[in-house]
Amino acid sequence: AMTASSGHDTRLYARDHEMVAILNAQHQNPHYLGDIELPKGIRASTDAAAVLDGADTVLAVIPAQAMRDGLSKLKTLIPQSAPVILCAKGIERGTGRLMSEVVAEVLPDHTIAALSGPSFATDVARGLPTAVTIACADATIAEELAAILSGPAFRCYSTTDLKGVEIGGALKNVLAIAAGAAIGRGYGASAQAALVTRGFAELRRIAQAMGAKPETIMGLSGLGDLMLTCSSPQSRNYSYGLALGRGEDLSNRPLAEGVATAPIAAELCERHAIAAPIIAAVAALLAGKITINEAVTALINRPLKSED
Ligand SMILES: NC(=O)c1ccc[n+]([C@@H]2O[C@H](COP(=O)([O-])OP(=O)(O)OC[C@H]3O[C@@H](n4cnc5c(N)ncnc54)[C@H](O)[C@@H]3O)[C@@H](O)[C@H]2O)c1
Ligand SMILES: O=P(O)(O)OC[C@H](O)CO
Repeated sequence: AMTASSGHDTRLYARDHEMVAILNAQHQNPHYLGDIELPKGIRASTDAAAVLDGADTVLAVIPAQAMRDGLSKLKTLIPQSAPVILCAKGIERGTGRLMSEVVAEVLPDHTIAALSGPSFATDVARGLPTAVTIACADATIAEELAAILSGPAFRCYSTTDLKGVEIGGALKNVLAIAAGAAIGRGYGASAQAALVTRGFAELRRIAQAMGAKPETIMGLSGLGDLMLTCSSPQSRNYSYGLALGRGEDLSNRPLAEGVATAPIAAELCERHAIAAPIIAAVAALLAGKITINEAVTALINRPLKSED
């Protein structure tokens, strides 16, 4: 929707024939975006070759755990000259790879960029004001992509800190589960603020250890997306946490990337001796190893320390 609103010829590849037919005929995507009117310029197809033929830029909007498989199937169809913009927020289970690292393995000769920041799909599709960050190691390409993607209500900042942008996007989902679980369990807004703030300290620590820039973590793709995702039931990760906290059935829920990212993020922190007790608690909670009450009690009773 954002590229079409900015006047670009926008083609969408999807596997679901019914969704493609409805999108082309009614300019809506009822299953994901309700009755929002999408720009008429979007043309959808189940024919990946036709969609990707001659594409200048490719946006990869596949869940993080399916990114390797999804792009592997399409890799011979993606034009060599087209930068691939990753929109997924997560760390690959099993390998611990960031999405850019996954894609560097699948498409080693392509320019890779990552688009992240506080942006609910429904808000963007409605044309509500949104600001995000695009990262690419090549500063000129990052600026060009920011210009291409920006539109009347969509403002895109650029950075060369690909890792920083990806780490913020992946970990805010894990922390949103913690925030939602605390609210769902009835711990209240003060506990929620404490979890988000101390979760942000963990994010800063991890980012520093991975060589990301502090400004990126303080920016839209870090703090910005953390604030959004940890405070709104519109977030699937926050709502997953809410449901967990309330003891509701967790099957058949929409995608919550933090569920898959939490255990691998916790494992990476442990391996690199980075203190991340909230991320570890989310992983343990999701694995059924502890209850929310036990997690909160353990967090609040950790040895006292300086606030760093
Ligand atoms: N929805 C949002 O508000 C939003 C905003 C910013 C970023 N993101 C990120 O974008 C990524 C995707 O999220 P989403 O909201 O589109 O998820 P979604 O579950 O709504 O949709 C994902 C789509 O990918 C398709 N898909 C799954 N596996 C595939 C494969 N192997 N090949 C091709 N297609 C495949 C699914 O059929 C589905 O249509 C996530 O990492 C999410 O964090 C989402
Ligand atoms: O619904 P969520 O939790 O996947 O969040 C969507 C976006 O990442 C918000 O920026």
